[in-house]
Amino acid sequence: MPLFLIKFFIYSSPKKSFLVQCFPHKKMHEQVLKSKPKGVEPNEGSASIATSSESVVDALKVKEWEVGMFHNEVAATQGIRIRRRPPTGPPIHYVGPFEFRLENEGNTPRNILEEIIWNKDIELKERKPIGMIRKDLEKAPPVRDFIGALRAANERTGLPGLIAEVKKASPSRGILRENFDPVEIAQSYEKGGAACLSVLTDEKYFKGSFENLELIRNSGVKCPLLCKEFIVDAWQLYYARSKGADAVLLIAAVLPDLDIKYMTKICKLLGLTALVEVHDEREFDRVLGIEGVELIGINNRNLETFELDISTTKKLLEGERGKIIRERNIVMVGESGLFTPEDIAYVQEAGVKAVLVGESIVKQSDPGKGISNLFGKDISV
Ligand SMILES: O=P(O)(O)OC[C@@H](O)[C@@H](O)c1c[nH]c2ccccc12
Repeated sequence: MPLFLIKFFIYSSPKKSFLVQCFPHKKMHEQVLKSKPKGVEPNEGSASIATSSESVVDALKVKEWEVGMFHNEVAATQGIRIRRRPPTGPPIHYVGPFEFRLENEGNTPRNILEEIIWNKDIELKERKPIGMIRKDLEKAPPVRDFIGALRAANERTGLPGLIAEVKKASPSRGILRENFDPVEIAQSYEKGGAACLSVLTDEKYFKGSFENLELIRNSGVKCPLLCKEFIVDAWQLYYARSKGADAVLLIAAVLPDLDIKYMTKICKLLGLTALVEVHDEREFDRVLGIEGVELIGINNRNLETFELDISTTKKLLEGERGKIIRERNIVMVGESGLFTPEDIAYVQEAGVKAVLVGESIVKQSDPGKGISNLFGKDISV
């Protein structure tokens, strides 16, 4: 069907208001992007949200939403087990004159990742209006080249570029470091040869904060910064950039394809790098089906069960998938559970050009020296 007919079909649909409800952010982004944040040059060709044949496919997907598929149903068709928080309480049952609700019936998170996501939905209710963020965006420091820094480090050392994580705690490991000074740790990482830093901003489960991100950005540290947050709404992308982030994490176990597609486009408009995280073949294939993804992380930790297995990185990069990665020149990141030079060599052999490491280095009294221990040599020179 010709493009203009499809467009007409959607825009003239009587269910248009439903479409607007599903994509309320679409209008918002157009408004926010009318004023270009300082220091951000939108990539060529990305100024309009969708282009030619791609927009036909997108339009059809939007139509799919429009005819009544809701988030959790769409997500489930893509193998996503993480549901979004139900807006109302549990369903009501009626027996004769009585009505009752059962606990644990769609209203209780099934695992830790789902719990974190539901909590994020609640936190986001308190968010600043987007108009206020527009002003902060204008004041935000210029974006730094996250992928460029990883590639340069890889070429310089012959080892994977390091994204060193400023991480105080995690639900699986508890408190990792008691005397936690985020700026001191960041400076020590940079001195020790980290190419980029990852800063956890989730407060409730990881004891991180956006304040830490801002403090590090204003401390003189030069490394590009990844905002390590659970992103469920495009609003968070603007917020992360306004706080000085150069990159954000998009988790494929949480976000359906259309969200990843849309969010990566907004990232490009804001100058942010999207690190798209996968942890199994299905997620990897979904992400490979999305145009414009340049940085993919393989998380060796299953965020639903906390199981850790570094052979996940190897398994996912074998065969056809590894070939596609090389052809497209995508930078792969091995994430989680890396403790020794042997672990680093193992994931490098599997095909990664970068690694994301938290626990093994943040626990050291001198985190910068921890980097030398992790790589088996001083990578700062
Ligand atoms: O501390 P580790 O095992 O070195 O892991 C770091 C990083 O990979 C991990 O924190 C992480 C990877 N993906 C995430 C998503 C959300 C929260 C945390 C993470």
